[in-house]
Amino acid sequence: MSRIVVGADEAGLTYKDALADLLRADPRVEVVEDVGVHAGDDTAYPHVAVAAARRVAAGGADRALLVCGTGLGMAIAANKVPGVRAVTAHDTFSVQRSVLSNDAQVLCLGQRVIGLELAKTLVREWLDQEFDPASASAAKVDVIRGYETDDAGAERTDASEGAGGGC
Ligand SMILES: O=C(CO)[C@H](O)COP(=O)(O)O
Repeated sequence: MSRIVVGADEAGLTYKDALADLLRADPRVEVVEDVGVHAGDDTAYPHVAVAAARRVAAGGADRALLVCGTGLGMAIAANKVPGVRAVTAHDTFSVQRSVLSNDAQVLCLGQRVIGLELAKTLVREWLDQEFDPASASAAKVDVIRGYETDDAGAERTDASEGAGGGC
C-alpha cells in the first residue's frame, strides 16, 4: 500500500488530474495527496516539485508523481530535496529500473511528450515495482546518499568502483 503525492504545473494539469483518478482507483494505493496546481493557478513547477518532494523526504508520502510539460524541470527541482531521487522516464524499462536500480521515489512525466494512455500504462507499471534493499543495486544507491552528506567520503567506495553491470 502506498501513499502518493501528485503535483503538476499548468502544462501538466490535465494529466495530473487523470493520473490522480487512476491512482485513487487502484487498490494498491492508500492515499493520494494532491499538492496542486489546480485550474487557474500558474504556480511555477519548482515550487510544486519541492513541495511534493518534501512530503516524501519527511515520510508523509511514499512516492510522488509529478507532471509538467516535459517532466524535466520537475525532476531537477525535486532532486534538490535531500533524500529524494526523482527521475523523468517515458518508457517502461526506465520506469521499472528507476525503482529497481535507483530506488527513485519520484516519477516525473511530460504532458507534452507522451500520450495520456502511455502515461497511464507507465504509472501502472511504476506501482508494480518495489525496490529490493538486498539487491546489488542497494550499495550503489547508498553511494548516492553518501554524496548528499559527505561529498569526499563517498568517493571510490567498493560500490562506486567495482559494481559494474550497469542497470
Ligand atoms: O516542462 C516544464 C519544465 O520542465 C514546464 O512545464 C514548462 O516550462 P517552460 O518551458 O519554462 O515554460
